[in-house]
Formats: sequence, C-alpha cells, structure tokens
Amino acid sequence: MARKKVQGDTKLAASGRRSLHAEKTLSRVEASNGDEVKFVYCKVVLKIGYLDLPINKDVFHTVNVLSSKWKRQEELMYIILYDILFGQEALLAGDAEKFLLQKKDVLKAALAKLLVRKKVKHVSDLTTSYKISDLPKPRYACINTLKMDVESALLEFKKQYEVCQDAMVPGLLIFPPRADLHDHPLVKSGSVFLQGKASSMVAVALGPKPRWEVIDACAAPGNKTVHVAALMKGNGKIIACELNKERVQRLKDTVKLAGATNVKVKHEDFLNMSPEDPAYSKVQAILLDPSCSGSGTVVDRLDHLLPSYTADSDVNRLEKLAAFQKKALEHALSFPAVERIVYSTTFSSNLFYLLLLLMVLN
Ligand SMILES: C[S@@+](CC[C@H](N)C(=O)[O-])C[C@H]1O[C@@H](n2cnc3c(N)ncnc32)[C@H](O)[C@@H]1O
Repeated sequence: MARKKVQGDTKLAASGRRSLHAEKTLSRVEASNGDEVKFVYCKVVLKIGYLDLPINKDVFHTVNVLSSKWKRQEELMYIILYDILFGQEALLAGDAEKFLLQKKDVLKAALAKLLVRKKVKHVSDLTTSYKISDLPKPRYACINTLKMDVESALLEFKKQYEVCQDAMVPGLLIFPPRADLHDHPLVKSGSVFLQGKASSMVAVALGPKPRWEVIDACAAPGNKTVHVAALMKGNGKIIACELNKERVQRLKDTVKLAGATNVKVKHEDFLNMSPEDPAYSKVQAILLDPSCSGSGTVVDRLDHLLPSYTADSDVNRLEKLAAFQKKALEHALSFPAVERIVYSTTFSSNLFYLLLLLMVLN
C-alpha cells in the first residue's frame, strides 16, 4: 500500500496571516516527493483574525468603497484589505484583489486617519486599543436537514428572532448576539444544532457524497458527525470513532437525537484502527477534528486565569497535543482509499484563528 505523505503545504498551516488569504486564491498546489505526488489540492478555509477585524471594519466604514457586489463577499474583502494595509508580499491578483488594489491609496489614507482619531502612532497600538469584548458576536445554529428543511426552520425562528441565512455555509442560521436558543424546541428535538460558523464549515468542506464511507476520527460530542450525516442525506456509512468512554455515550445520544441512522459509533483509539482492515477498505473521506489546545479561542476560554495555569504546563500540554495531532494526521493519510481529509484545529499566533485544511489526495 502506498503511503500518502503531506508535502510542502504543511507550511500553509503555520504561515499565519498569508495562509489565511489562501482560501480564494490558492486553487492548486502540487508537491512532489520523488515518484509520489499525493497532496494536490489544499485549501485553508477559515481566516478571520479577531483583532484585525475591527480595524478593517473601521477603514471600510470611513471610505465606503464597497459596492453591493463586494459587500456580499465582505469576509474576503477583509482579508484582502488586511494584505493591502499590513501584508508584506505581492498580492495574487483575482478580480477582488484588483478591485481593492485600485483603492489602495484611499484605504491607506483611511488607516492613517484612524491612527490620528485613536490618538496612536503605530498599528500595533491601534490593535490594542480595540477590546475583544467590544465585538458583538452573532449566534449560529445549523439546521439538521435529516429532520427539517431550511425554509421551515427559518419560518419557525422568524416568529421569535431576527434571523438570516449565512452566505457561505448552507443551512447555517445567524442570530443576534444575545439570542439564547438552548431551550428552543427545535434544538431540544435535534432539528437544529448549536454550532458556530467555523465548526459548521468542517463537514461542508469535506463535501461527502451520499454513498460514501466516511470516518469521523475524533467524533464526540458528534455535532460534526451529524452534520456529515445530513450532507449524506442519511445514506452511505459514517464510522464515528471516540476514545473517551463518557464521551462515547454523548456521541451516541447526539446521533440518536439527530436521527442519523447511517452512523456507527465505535469506542476506540483512532490510532488503533488499522488501515489494512477490510472494514475500512472503502473509506473515501476522513474528518479529523482532534483534541486541540483551543488556543484559537483563547479569548473566550481565559485558561490563563485558572489557578492551575502555568506557562510550563501549557507548553507541555501543547507539545503532547501537537504530537498526537501529527500522528493522527499521518494515520489518516495511510488509509488506502481515502481521497479527502478535512483537518480542523485551532491555533493562536498573535491573532486567533481556526485552521481548517482540506486535502484532496490522489
Ligand atoms: C475536538 S473534540 C471533537 C469534536 C467533534 N468533532 C464535534 O464536532 O462534536 C476531540 C475528540 O477527540 C477525542 N479523542 C482524543 N484522542 C482520540 C483518539 N486517539 N481516538 C479517538 N478519539 C480521540 C476526544 O476525547 C474528543 O472527544
């Protein structure tokens, strides 16, 4: 069996801000390892740095250059604006980049005005002048299309909330920041799952076809498992693997509540699932959402305020997690029929990101 190797593009994962621009601009990356060319297409899907966002918003607000066409792609505009204002490399030119590049001088002038208005000299001072807590965060909920269609869910929610559909993730609804949906009947019945935008992109990025066999390698509590099941319209087969006994029960409960009958829950260490086992010979896709530091959500977690927190314990934990993630990714790559892997994790640099890599293998 040929062993697939991640080549070259792992640096995308680590290259921070530039890589975040890759979503719309990187279409094909080839990496050669002698006679093995395995990693042909890679896409970094999510990319909003919380700290840059308010600056970019203020700049756009000041210059008002976005036509309605570009407003519909606002997130992409923020990323390109980031590159124009703070990037160090030449931009790859698509239509969106060309459009904003024409406004480069106006945008830079707006940033200069913002510095004056905020009474700071440098952009780094500007960044710290924004408080994360000042950013209103919308609430998201993902419709379980195994139980309910999007229109019916919208009709129901609109009785109570101002709600709209997300432009990027089908079936994802956006609610106002303070909407509390935990006790909503549609949530209780498993027709809707409370899942943030980043998490909701994972199954969509995997893009499973209804007849596929899929492994969800680190599955509990199972929100992504049931999202994959819904995208497969309840057909095909999902093997949902979970190591932790208590969490296996949670996973089973989620699957049952969602009515996802094509999911087989396995209480096992993913690393012990043998790629040579005939039971997995037809597995075409793997969703890999391994335990991670959550550092990409550090602003919400506030771990550093815990009495047990020390910088050393954090480093130790990160090293262990990183070693596990590497093993798990290598293991996923060793399944013979796998064509697609989505690897999802959070990481932090001086900004905060969730990283989602889609690997299409041949
Ligand atoms: C980030 S959570 C997964 C979240 C899940 N994908 C979801 O969206 O609901 C990671 C899970 O992987 C499990 N896990 C950790 N190591 C594992 C291993 N070696 N094999 C299988 N599961 C593992 C953890 O117990 C945890 O439940």
